Amino acid sequence: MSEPEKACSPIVWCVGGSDSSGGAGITRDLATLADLGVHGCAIVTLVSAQSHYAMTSSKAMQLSLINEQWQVLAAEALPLCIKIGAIANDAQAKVLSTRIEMLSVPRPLIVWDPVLFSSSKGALSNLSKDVIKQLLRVVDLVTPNTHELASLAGIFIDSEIDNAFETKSEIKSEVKNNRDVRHAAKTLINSGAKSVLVKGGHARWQHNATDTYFTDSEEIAFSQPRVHHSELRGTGCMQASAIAAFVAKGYSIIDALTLANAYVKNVRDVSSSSYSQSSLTGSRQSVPQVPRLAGFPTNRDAFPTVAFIKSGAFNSVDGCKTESDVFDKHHNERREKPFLPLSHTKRGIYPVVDSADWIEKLLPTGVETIQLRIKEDISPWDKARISKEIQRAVALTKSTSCQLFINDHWQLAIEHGAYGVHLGQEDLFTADIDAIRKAGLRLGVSTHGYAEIQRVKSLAPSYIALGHIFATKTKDMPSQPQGIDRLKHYVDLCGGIPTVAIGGINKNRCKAVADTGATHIAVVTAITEAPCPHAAYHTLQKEAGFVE
Ligand SMILES: Cc1ncc(COP(=O)(O)OP(=O)(O)O)c(N)n1
Ligand SMILES: Cc1nc(C(=O)O)sc1CCOP(=O)(O)O
Ligand SMILES: [Mg+2]
Repeated sequence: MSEPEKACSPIVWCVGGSDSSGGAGITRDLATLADLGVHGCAIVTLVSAQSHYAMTSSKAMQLSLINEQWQVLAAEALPLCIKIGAIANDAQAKVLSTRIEMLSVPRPLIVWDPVLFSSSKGALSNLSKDVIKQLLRVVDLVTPNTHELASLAGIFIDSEIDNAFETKSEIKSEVKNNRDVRHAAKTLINSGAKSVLVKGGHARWQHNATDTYFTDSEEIAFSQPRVHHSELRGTGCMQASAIAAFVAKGYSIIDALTLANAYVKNVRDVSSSSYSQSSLTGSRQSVPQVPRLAGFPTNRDAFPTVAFIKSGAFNSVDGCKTESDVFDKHHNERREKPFLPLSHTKRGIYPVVDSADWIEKLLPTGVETIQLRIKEDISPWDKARISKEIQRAVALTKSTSCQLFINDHWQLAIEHGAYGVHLGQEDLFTADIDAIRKAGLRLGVSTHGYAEIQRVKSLAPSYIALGHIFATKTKDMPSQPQGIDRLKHYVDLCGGIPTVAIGGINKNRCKAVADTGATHIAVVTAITEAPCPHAAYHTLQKEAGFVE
């Protein structure tokens, strides 16, 4: 499948050092951006002489040249994202911090991959704790591996260290397990970093390789099976550049993190297959692993498992000492016990209505799936009235073949024996998912992009809702409309799980939506505001191609 939004070519600036081998640094950044259809501009901070095995020297660019590179680019066009890699010294870091602070709003998103040492062994950067603190506060996302995290957090934790550091060991704090990761990342956040992505490649204590994203209110884990014996250099540069590329292409930050994780997995896979081929012809040692391009990730198996962690959750799960124990426990349980599948496999229009009266009105159309969505913030419902309404809706559909989903009120849905429950992302923190499954109800869950889809797939629900496809007036949405191209990718990502497209869909749009392969099309106003709801239902079924 082709990449969505091919037409636009957004701009990302890369600030960093050149690596003569092309394995890492700004060469890798620009290759990654080009691979993802983004135009990369370069602000070179240092030139290093390195191969796959060694770095023999590294020379910092003069400040005047850093300034001039920035100015000449800024005079032409500001980027949507800036990716920063190696910074040679304090003076350069101060110039960059000041330049970032002077950017006008809306500012580009700034990603800092804090490269302190080259993967071909040697110091690239010699920054004092004060400039590191300053940088951490002006960038939007910092992407350390666990060694770099220890170094950065050590600056804030160990007040004994006063001098600029020269070697790793002088600034190291302990990061030996997931608790340490969390503590160190929270230290950075409490000290002014806006968000931190801790990469798990070096976290050998983790069974999977888990990258964890921290903000002051969120904690999200992205897990992939661990790759042992990888010789590939520059994966940190690729990942940070890919994050910048996806944000520049209009993806939310958590979707950019999901896509970048999948991208690096694909680069690893294609590069390692070329590695094993070349290793057939010579000694393994003498053939450096050359990174290959992988393009926009579309293959399902490249995507990480995503877990959203509610603050403090890991303290309350029996036998779990770390967050990753929780993820493993959570995911393994869910994977083993999928929800019951939908009874009807036929594709169809799925009306979402706010009363049992509406259900009664629509049942004669032969509708096969319907949802009762009562929102207390829209109309004055109390719990007793909601309970009665759900009971009546269940009674109306009981002797029909119509599959009734209850939105939000999962306890009442269980109590009254509804066919299924529909939950939103926030509900997943509070609803008792096991109780819903054990009661034999089906489960549908809303999603709004790659990260949420990957989160929900682990629950093995009866369907995954994909929204909002077009602008909708029915609900205030915090996210952007997804559009048809992304919907196609999402349907594919869901694999065999049935999908429900929702948001702004009407008779003129339902053919394009159906053509993506979405199993069902959910609508509110296209039916409830139609002069004749019955006729509207049949027209939608027909336009979508669900009936002749
Ligand atoms: C089929 C379908 N898809 C999405 C939604 C939205 O559910 P949710 O995110 O729980 O938001 P509210 O509907 O509760 O506002 C839905 N109801 N149905
Ligand atoms: C209830 C709802 N949930 C959405 C989501 O994207 O999760 S969009 C939506 C409203 C759909 O109404 P209409 O068909 O009138 O646009
Ligand atoms: Mg809901």
